[in-house]
Amino acid sequence: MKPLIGISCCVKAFGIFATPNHAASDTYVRAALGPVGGIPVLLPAAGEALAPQILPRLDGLILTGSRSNVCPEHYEGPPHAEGTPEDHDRDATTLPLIRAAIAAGLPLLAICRGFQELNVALGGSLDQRIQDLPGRIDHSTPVDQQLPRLRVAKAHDVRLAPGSLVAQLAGGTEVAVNSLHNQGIARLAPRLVAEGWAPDGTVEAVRVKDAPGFAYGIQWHPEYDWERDVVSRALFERFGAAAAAWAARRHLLPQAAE
Ligand SMILES: N[C@@H](CCC(=O)NCCCC(=O)O)C(=O)O
Repeated sequence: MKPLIGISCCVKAFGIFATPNHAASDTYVRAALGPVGGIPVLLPAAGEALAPQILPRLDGLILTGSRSNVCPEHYEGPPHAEGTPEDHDRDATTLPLIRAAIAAGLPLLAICRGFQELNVALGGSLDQRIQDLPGRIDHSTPVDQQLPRLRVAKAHDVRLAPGSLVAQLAGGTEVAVNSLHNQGIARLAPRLVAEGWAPDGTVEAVRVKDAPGFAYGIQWHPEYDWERDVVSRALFERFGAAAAAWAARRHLLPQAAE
């Protein structure tokens, strides 16, 4: 049995009536079907009631990227600038989902917005426009340049902690990554260990301290280039191996009464 991989959705307006839909990029579905080796299960932004009902049925969880941003109320930050996209329903779903998944030891891979959610869910905070901070580079991809090539282009290097997961996968302590974000980690959550940094010091990779299983977050987007980038592919494969092991255990254990 292939592992079931939960993929977080955003609420997005579609069609002439701007009808709210729960959506995730095809890139995450293809990564789940490809290098992860699982079956993707889209998780609607249905609020905190989702976690206890869905987590026992999953073998891994991917927290996806999004142009929307974690609401500052979740980390006691200042209100966003006018026009900054938010997704309250997603926040209300993913923050408790992350905490429950980590408590259960479910394999978890947090990407970009998901990386930021991981930090906030565990008590950290965010800078809302890092490009405005002294000494920091612009990590964003301007909306008018949403060209596919920018999603796979390498924007900057990431220095990796020796022996860290990505360093093991990269076979060294540096990796080149794409970059599509305005926000970033300000206060690192107590349970997170930073394992990768951009040249301007922006935290780009974290692991969950004392996590019983695979629990990592990255600020970049491996789902865009795993077909060409060996480290991106290896990261999904390592996550997939953890999910497959979880699935094997789950099928061996008697199912809890539902
Ligand atoms: N909104 C946050 C997180 C950025 C993020 O997840 N970007 C992915 C965008 C998807 C795309 O444009 O392909 C931030 O700006 O930091």
